[in-house]
Amino acid sequence: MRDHAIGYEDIAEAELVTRRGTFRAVAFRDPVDGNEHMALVRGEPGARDSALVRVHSECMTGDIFGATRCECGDQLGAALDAIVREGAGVLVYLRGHEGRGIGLVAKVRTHILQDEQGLDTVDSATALGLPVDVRDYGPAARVLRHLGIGPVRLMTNNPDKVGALEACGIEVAARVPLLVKASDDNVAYLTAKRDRLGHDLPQLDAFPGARLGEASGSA
Ligand SMILES: Nc1nc2c(ncn2[C@@H]2O[C@H](COP(=O)(O)OP(=O)(O)OP(=O)(O)O)[C@@H](O)[C@H]2O)c(=O)[nH]1
Ligand SMILES: [Zn+2]
Repeated sequence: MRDHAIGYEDIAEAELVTRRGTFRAVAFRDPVDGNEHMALVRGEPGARDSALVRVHSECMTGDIFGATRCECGDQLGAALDAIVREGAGVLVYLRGHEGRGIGLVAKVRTHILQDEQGLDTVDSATALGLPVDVRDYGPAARVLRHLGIGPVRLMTNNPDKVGALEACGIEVAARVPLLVKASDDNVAYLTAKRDRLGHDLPQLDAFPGARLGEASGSA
């Protein structure tokens, strides 16, 4: 049994062999939000000066079904590969984050507005009277502390996520880009994230149709 000092009542871990490598899978119910989340741990990341960490928001469509309109599934794989390459790190997979916190049904409703009215990922949420991003990173911060992780090198393209984790008490020593290939399927979504949400996505610079503003209004 591991240290339950921060108050996890439901927590269990086992070795998980995956196609990408072997991890320690730590399943836990967050005591505050009540959701079941998962941390995949490789090696001894707490022993490093800074740990390589991915905090991944659930995206059922992209992560499980391989949807190509977003890049979530590719980022999930790329993050695990990076952790395996480094030999140590943590991926925290957060439930309750679907659609940046608005939920799965609402996210699919935003897809309808994107497909039928050409709204982008920001305006489609707003048009439904919903917030653009209401994700709570508290569960990630709590489990990283539980795992003995200090400063992190955070794999993300979203500068706001760095601030959100720091606001939860996680020291972000560096932001590590997690870039996946742009494609005809995801270029509108990626362009909207760059132009509307401030994500750092330099791979778009070389992609036709992704110049500033050009693809807005189509994902
Ligand atoms: N509301 C809404 N949410 C979406 C849409 N497409 C993907 N998402 C959700 O967006 C979340 C991921 O957020 P992103 O903005 O893609 O990326 P991020 O996590 O902020 O940044 P990275 O760390 O770089 O991945 C997932 O929970 C997805 O379910 C969409 O069209 N509308
Ligand atoms: Zn996605």
